[in-house]
Amino acid sequence: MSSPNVIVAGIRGRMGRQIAQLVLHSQQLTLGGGTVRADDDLAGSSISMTDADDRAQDVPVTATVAEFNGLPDAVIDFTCPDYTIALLDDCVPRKIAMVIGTTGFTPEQEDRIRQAAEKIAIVKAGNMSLGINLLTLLVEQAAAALGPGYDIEIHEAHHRHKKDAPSGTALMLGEAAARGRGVTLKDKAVYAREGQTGERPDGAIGFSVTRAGGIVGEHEVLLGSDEEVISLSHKALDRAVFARGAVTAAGWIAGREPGLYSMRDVLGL
Ligand SMILES: NC(=O)C1=CN([C@@H]2O[C@H](COP(=O)(O)OP(=O)(O)OC[C@H]3O[C@@H](n4cnc5c(N)ncnc54)[C@H](OP(=O)(O)O)[C@@H]3O)[C@@H](O)[C@H]2O)C=CC1
Ligand SMILES: O=C(O)C1=N[C@H](C(=O)O)C[C@H](O)C1
Repeated sequence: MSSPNVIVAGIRGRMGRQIAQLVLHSQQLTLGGGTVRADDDLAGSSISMTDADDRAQDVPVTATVAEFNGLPDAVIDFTCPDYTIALLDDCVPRKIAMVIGTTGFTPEQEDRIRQAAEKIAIVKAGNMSLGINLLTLLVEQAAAALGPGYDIEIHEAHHRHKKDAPSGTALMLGEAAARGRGVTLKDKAVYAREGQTGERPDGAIGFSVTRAGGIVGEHEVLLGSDEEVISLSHKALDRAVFARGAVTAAGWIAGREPGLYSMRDVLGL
């Protein structure tokens, strides 16, 4: 396949901007353009970006994927849940692969994504960094080895603009801990505590959340007994770590068979 053509959804967003820049600088991918809201002044025009040779490039911007001349091979989506679901309606009939980094989906929206993945190839991960995807393996292993006598608590901290909680990453870590224990996260998760909560239920997987300033993304999984506490943690220092993962995933997914893939599939972990 020639260099896959990629559209970046939400190209003006914190992640969209970084991803578009990386795709433009990539030797393996071509940047076909980006999308913005229909009422955005940029819809139907272009933005100027610099390529790897420091030359200015006009990157086309539209409100929908369907408006681009020539269909892309993949769409990278870091936007918001409703828009991701709208993108599926554009991508499924056109057989365009997707990389979904957006977080905060409802169970019904998760079902829609699973159904779409029967028709197109989708990589979906609440965190695209190598470090977090490795951490999910370690958490699964620790939860399995330590057993239910160790209480599991997951804490996450993010910037003040984040709209969903707990983070997609915290949920991935919770799923990993539940897998390690052989239980279902839905049955064990405790997402909020206030007032007369009673004692901690046996086997609970607890979540807590901080929102402050410009924190890029911090996650910690505690496994605690009466005698010791083990802490497994990750701190993202720069959004580039997520953008790099997304761009790797786009190169990997283009031309693949339909299916719902994870970053562990992409990274071979
Ligand atoms: N999986 C991972 O590794 C990571 C995932 N994320 C997730 O990615 C998502 C985006 O994060 P971030 O970049 O910080 O958020 P931003 O708010 O900076 O960017 C979101 C972009 O999506 C656009 N958008 C939202 N709704 C629509 C719509 N209906 N039509 C067109 N464009 C739309 C926004 O446009 P407008 O500004 O006009 O609203 C904005 O440009 C979040 O869900 C976040 O949790 C973030 C980092 C890493
Ligand atoms: O919104 C963010 O910024 C991030 N969102 C992802 C999440 O919900 O886990 C990943 C990362 O931590 C940054």
